Amino acid sequence: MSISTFAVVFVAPICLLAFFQLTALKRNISAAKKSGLLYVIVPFSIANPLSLALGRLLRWVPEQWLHKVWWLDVISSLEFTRSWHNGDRPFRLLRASTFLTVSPTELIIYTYEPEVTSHFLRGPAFGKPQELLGILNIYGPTMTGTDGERTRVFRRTTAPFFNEQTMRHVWGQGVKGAGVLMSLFGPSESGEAKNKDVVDPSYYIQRMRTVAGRLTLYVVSSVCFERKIESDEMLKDVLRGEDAVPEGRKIGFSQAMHGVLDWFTVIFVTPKWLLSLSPLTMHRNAKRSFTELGYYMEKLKVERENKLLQSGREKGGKTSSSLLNLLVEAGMMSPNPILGPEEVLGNMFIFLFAGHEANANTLSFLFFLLACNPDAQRRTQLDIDTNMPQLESIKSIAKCLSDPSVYDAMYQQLMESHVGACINEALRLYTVLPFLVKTVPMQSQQSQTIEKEGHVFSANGVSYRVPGGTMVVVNTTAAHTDPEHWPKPRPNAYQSTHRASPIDSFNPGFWVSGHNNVASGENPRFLRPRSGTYVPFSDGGRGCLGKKFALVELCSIVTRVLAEYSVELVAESKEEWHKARDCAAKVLVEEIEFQMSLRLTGKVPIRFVKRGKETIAWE
Ligand code: HEM
Repeated sequence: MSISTFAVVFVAPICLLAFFQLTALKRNISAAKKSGLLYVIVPFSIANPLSLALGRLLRWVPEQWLHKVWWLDVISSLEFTRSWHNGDRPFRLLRASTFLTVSPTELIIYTYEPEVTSHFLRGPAFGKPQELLGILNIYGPTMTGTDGERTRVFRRTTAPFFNEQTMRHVWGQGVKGAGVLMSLFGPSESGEAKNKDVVDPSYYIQRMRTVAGRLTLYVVSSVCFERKIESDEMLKDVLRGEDAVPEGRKIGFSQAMHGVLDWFTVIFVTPKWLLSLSPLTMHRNAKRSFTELGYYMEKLKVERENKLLQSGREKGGKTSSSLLNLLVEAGMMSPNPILGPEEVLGNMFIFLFAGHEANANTLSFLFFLLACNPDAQRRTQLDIDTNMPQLESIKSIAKCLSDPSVYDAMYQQLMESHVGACINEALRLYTVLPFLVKTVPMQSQQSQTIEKEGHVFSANGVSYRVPGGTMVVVNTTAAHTDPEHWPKPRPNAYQSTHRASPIDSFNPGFWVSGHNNVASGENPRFLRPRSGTYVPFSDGGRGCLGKKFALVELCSIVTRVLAEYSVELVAESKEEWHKARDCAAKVLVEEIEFQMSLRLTGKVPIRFVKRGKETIAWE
């Protein structure tokens, strides 16, 4: 190849690309200057895989070297999958609670400031960036992975399901599932080990996250999709991770769902034909889980279509409140179905996924926090006793709690006691979505002017202006730990030596006392956080559709468990306990990863014992 051919084939395209990138960067820098915000130049957009690779690379650079190069330090603190670990670090480095990053492809606002957070989460004009959230559309378009009119159709179709009748059902299933879980993993009356094949002889659970995932998948699949589990014995199999595999199938429903989540990135980035041909076990497992879950969802859909056809519902009869019915009916409306077949499947998947994954993570974090803070746990148990005086005998707990009318009578009270406070604290400290992403539209709905004029917002009385297309990243971890609104880590009797572990910041007492709310009908002393300071479920029109579902489920499970049991770290003496707590404090910081949501990847062994039979008597 001659030099001139080489130049034309290789050098010219690179020069052209560099020219376009520099021109775009110059344009974006000019917009950043006009915005009035502090800005920092970065080489790639966060949506670009190169940005993730760079962030990972910088993690290997020793901290003391990184601190010497300020710009690299800032870039490393922006790696979005590490938002929970980095918390307010980028804001501290830049000494600003809202700032911009500028790359050749886009401008991104980073913020944890309450006013700015509320503005972008609540404002109906701000959508979700498809290039990031489209990852969820593996079975078809989903509510979370789309934007605009289609999302509104998905929300309108499914919103009627989230009513009080459904919440009673959630309560009942939560109580039932937790009761069966305890009969499986909790101690027997004599305190002897149970199910030696799944738990250690001293009956501790190594991976609470896995067990919690089975429980929450059971709740969501039975409440939303009417999945029938005939007996307590079958439910025990499901909770052990051994649910029945129908003839002709390779794995059961739960295993398929958990497999899809474990291999999500592989499924998303690899073409399906390559997954089938690949000799790698990882690829084969991913493909098998994907195909099997697709089969189970399609089967649910087809069976429901047949049932609805038989009952003549698709002809515009009375709308049923079951989520499965709502989705399937919307796909059958004649002559113009509201949802296409892929949209039905896509949204079945998103509810199965969103409806169990975040709950499982929050539930397991909550049990770890309680095991590490026995004083808070005892206080919570006392509140359950006070709120539920009818629990006079242990034997009546299951019967009493599973009565759906208990939900009507007790849910609100429990959520305004230490039970709700513990749930809120777990969601504050282990926010399963540590960052929320929004976009400024290119044009406003009313006028066509946004791109030209820019979008104006204010913070602390100062106005800023950003162009249409700007992305917004709300750092929920920084918002939830801002010392201006939240207590600093509290020294307590069991203080660990490990610094900055959320287990030392766990402070349910902060929620229950000393606040003065004026709203009527609410406990005036229970904390109602200031807008924009607490957003575990996001906020506004694109906030979590299942927020109440999640809270009712968590409340029912925690109440059912703590009414009868205590959760503890595995230790036989106070000395061992302090060591176990230090170990937990470390694992609960260092072995946390963001994989579609924040989860523990390491092991923190815990066990459930009958109340009054705790191994260590704390004064
Ligand atoms: C502790 C439990 C949960 C947490 C912390 C949580 C949090 C969130 C957050 C932060 C979002 C917004 C995501 C974004 O802006 O990208 C969201 C969206 C969503 N959540 Fe949840 N969620 C939980 C449980 C549930 C449950 C139980 C369901 C359903 C049964 C559910 C269904 C949804 C759906 C459908 C969306 C998409 C809404 C939209 O895009 O318009 N979530 N959730």
